[in-house]
Amino acid sequence: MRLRNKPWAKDMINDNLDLISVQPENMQGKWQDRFEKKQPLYLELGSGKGAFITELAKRNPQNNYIAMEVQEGAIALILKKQVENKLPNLQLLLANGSNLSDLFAENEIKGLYLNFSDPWPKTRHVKRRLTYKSFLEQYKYVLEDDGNIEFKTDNQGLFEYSLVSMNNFGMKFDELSLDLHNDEALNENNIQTEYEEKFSKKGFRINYLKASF
Ligand SMILES: C[S@@+](CC[C@H](N)C(=O)[O-])C[C@H]1O[C@@H](n2cnc3c(N)ncnc32)[C@H](O)[C@@H]1O
Repeated sequence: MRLRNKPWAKDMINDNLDLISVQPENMQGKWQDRFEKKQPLYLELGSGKGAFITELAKRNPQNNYIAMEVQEGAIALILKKQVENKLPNLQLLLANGSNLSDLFAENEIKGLYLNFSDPWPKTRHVKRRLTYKSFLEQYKYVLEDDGNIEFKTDNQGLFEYSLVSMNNFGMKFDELSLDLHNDEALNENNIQTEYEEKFSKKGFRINYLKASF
């Protein structure tokens, strides 16, 4: 994603602090207070421009959602969508997801979405993959006992790595597909992300899994 930090993004963020958290250290265990209703809380880590989480929040008013992004430019684009749609069940979070247990309390989240995470193909960067064991430890801590992770990617290498990493961590796989768009049952309610749309148009197969601890 070629978004750099931009002054307009800063202004937009500062004008909408009711919709976005930028100093979230003190929010642990209090995320429900940011929403109109207390209801199951789902997090997307690395939301990009936010097409997926915005549509998910629209379709599921019975749940609360947080779109998390580390890039200011990206979060401002999600914010634009949120300002247009005014979804009471969607909040934004500008932060790095590497230490989720500093941002969320134990069992605070019902489900986590990892969509088209950066593949970090070089071996020396393996610890940055969002399915590396230190990330899985954090997810286990913040997710409810019956919570789960949904993961989508076009990147075969990252998918295989993630299967092994999750399996080694003792996770259970509830759903698995090497070609999500051609799996009628799984694809029926699938919401495409920006990257998903781009890569599936190029003919890449989309890998999908749903796993729990
Ligand atoms: C390849 S893009 C995919 C965007 C979107 N999920 C999609 O499928 O269209 C990955 C996104 O994850 C964000 N990201 C990567 N590592 C992150 C981290 N540790 N914390 C928060 N966001 C992160 C990046 O800034 C980028 O916007």
